[in-house]
Amino acid sequence: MSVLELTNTSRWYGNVVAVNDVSMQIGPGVTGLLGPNGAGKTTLIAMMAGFLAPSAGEVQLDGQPVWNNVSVYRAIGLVPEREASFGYLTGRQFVRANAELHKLSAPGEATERALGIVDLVEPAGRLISTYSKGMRQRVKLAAALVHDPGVLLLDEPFNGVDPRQRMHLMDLLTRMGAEGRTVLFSSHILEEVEQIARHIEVVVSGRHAASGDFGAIRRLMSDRPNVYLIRSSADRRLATVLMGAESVAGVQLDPRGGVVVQVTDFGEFARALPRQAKEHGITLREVTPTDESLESVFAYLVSA
Ligand SMILES: Nc1ncnc2c1ncn2[C@@H]1O[C@H](COP(=O)(O)OP(=O)(O)OP(=O)(O)O)[C@@H](O)[C@H]1O
Repeated sequence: MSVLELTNTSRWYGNVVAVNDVSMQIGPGVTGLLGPNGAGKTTLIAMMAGFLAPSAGEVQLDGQPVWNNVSVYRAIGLVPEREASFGYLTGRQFVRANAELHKLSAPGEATERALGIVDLVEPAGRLISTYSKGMRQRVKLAAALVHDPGVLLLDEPFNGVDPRQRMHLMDLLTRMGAEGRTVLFSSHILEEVEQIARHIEVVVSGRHAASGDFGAIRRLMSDRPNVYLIRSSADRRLATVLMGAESVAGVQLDPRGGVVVQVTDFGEFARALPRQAKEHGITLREVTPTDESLESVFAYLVSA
């Protein structure tokens, strides 16, 4: 059982603070590292993998510092976001090269075992340059698994991968977690993280913004005030009606037409809106969220 522990970890590049005083513990099972682009996920993963020294604080695996510690590297497998520039190698050669880098006693066997796990035995003799995006992710995963590490770190593994291959990869990660490995993958998509992560860590602007199971994170995100634009057959009358609703914090008429409503309790609002519109003989034409971008959701989490 492997536990990664970050204690007041920071990393800066010149004046840019990429990771700011982050403390968290990652245990066995699948954890999702969720955050918008530029949040510091790649930097965090590089520090967890021992590829990058923290500027302050520490990253430990089972009580041992990760940085500059060869014995700890043996327990960690990393699937980087960047495409391996080894298109001229076959899948088998690429995985085998990693087995040899780890100085495994039976590199051939380890290579076949890892290719088997990711279901790439049959195309392993082909050049990586002929692989689909999903296959390239899987061959990187095989290379990261070749030394049978207890910890597996993956940076945006589902980016650009088609839905069928994504399911396949998700099943693989779920299996790795169920086997007792400590699996952490980064993503900027909540729905993706929810599907397989037992636990979610949220980072925004280099800071640790939230932590919990997907129910807790989902609640945090949906409890925030939401803004909707509503178009109806009688906007002014609708605005007056909504002013009295308990789930509404503010109402404004949009000069371009429609009513802009600030909602505090979405569930209650969703029940009240059609009922009240009907009571007052108003036809609803459109209800659109206006600030549903992930950036605004994350910004809310940070200020919470
Ligand atoms: N080598 C570097 N030199 C200078 N700044 C860097 C370097 N690497 C990352 N940064 C900056 O650090 C911040 C965090 O970057 P990082 O790549 O860790 O975020 P991320 O969450 O992985 O984002 P993305 O998903 O876009 O890769 C960004 O502002 C980025 O521009």
